[in-house]
Amino acid sequence: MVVCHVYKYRGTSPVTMDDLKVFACGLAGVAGAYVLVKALSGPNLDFIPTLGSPGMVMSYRGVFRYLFSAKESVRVFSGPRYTNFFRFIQEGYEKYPNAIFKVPGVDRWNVMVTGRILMEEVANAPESELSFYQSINEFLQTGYTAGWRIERNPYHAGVVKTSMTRNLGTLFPEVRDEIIAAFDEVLPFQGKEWLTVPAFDTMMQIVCRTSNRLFVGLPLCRDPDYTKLNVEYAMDVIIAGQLINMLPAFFRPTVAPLLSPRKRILRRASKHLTPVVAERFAKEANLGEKYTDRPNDLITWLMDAAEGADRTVAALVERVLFVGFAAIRTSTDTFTHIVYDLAAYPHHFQELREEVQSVVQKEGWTRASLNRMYKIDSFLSESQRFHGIGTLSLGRKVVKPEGFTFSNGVTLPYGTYLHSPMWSVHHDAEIYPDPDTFDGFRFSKLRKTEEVGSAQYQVITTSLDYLPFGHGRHACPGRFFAAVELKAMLAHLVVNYDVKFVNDGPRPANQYMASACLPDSSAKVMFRKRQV
Ligand code: HEM
Repeated sequence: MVVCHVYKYRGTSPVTMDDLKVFACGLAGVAGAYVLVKALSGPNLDFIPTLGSPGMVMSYRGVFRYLFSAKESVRVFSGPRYTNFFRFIQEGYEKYPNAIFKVPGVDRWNVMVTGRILMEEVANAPESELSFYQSINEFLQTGYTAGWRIERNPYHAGVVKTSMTRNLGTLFPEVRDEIIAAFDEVLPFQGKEWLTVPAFDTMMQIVCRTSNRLFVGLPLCRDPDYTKLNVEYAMDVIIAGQLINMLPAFFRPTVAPLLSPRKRILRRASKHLTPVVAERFAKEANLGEKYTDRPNDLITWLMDAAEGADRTVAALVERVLFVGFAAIRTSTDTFTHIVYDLAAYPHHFQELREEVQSVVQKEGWTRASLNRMYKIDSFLSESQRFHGIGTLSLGRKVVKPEGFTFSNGVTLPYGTYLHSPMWSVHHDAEIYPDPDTFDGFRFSKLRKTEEVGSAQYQVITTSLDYLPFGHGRHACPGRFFAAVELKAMLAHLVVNYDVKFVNDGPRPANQYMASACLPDSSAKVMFRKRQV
């Protein structure tokens, strides 16, 4: 028998593999029992058709199979249909059009709402009936992981939607300047050689710097430690949120702060941000009306909107970081997908280049000229349709005490978590002909005329058929900035570089984790200066 080099806590006898097995079984039993109790204490959803296995416990067996076979099934090449979770959702979408069905999650049911009528009702429901915030705050455990002030008052969403969007035209030269500087720095070419770089890390640098140019300005947006912590923060919040969610509610106040990255990240971020924010408060106090040269960036916009306890140096540091959380990882994943798509479908290159060159020749690099780049816009839309960075959209929790009743008469009880199956909508042949073919110009072809251009098919226009940014009351307020940033980066890339996979290999497989669809973060791509 194998004897481990570990000793039982009382002293003499070594711990054997059998002991460890017993311990592991005990731990698994406790965890299983907890998950089961949690699931059974949720709302009664027996009346909703189930995909997966029929009964709750059987369904959980399905979930465990999904988890344990994760290695083979989570990394797939040709779409999420091959993982159990996605297979259930896709089967449900085909079997229950314009209806409601459920699939098992790890510790609760995921209710799926399909069809335009019911989805519209979700998108437009008031926060007091279907809550976006309770759904997202429970998923992220925002209070513990990012701060209670953020959970209590998400005023930053309004700031992003109004002040940031209003300033995109004025600040475009800065965005463009940062894109050029970041590309030049992360792709240091010598001659005409191909340069091999890790795709995700490289795109992350570019996105992080460009976003932060607008959020905190120069020189902080270029600080390697600050950009690194922005990215780590996003991942840490998501992981800690999941761990905290697994704790029984009564344990959370004591254990959650130990799992949360909040204090650690704030300490690190404060070194960079506190002096910047504090200086602005000091100038405001000293100069009053005469403080006219305030920087035009996120910090200032937040200072203008914040009130009471939200208007302190510490509160603003926390808030700036949280906006970065919403912005940077989402845009990095999206841009990495785009780069993979450019390399995987290189026949788009020539037309994209011609479009950018022709528009820039006439109008230069401005926000308005970006709006004239229909093919660039379309390529971004198609990449988000084809992969997206998630497979579900419109996440909500029923918070109306008597439940939420749909127009088809179905009432979802208080406490139900629901979504719409975005991947299935985006791959529905009745909505998108030939949906499993990547056509980078799918959306530009749909825009009616070159002169007028239908707003309906622009990447920023959300609809029940196009959900990467959600839809309705809580549609992403940062999508206007994200579109400007991503389109400007894509346009810069196509006119200045060639890109391909190492050894001309295939597009690296996406990584499907729960409902996320992540681009492979370890793959490498090759760039070279465009050969004219
Ligand atoms: C490609 C990049 C992005 C994607 C795919 C994305 C996606 C989303 C989605 C799906 C939602 C939820 C919508 C719903 O459920 O109806 C959302 C919300 C949000 N996003 Fe984005 N987002 C992106 C970039 C950004 C950026 C750059 C910012 C900030 C500058 C931002 C700030 C926010 C905020 C603050 C919310 C919460 C909205 C609310 O409180 O009502 N996002 N985003």
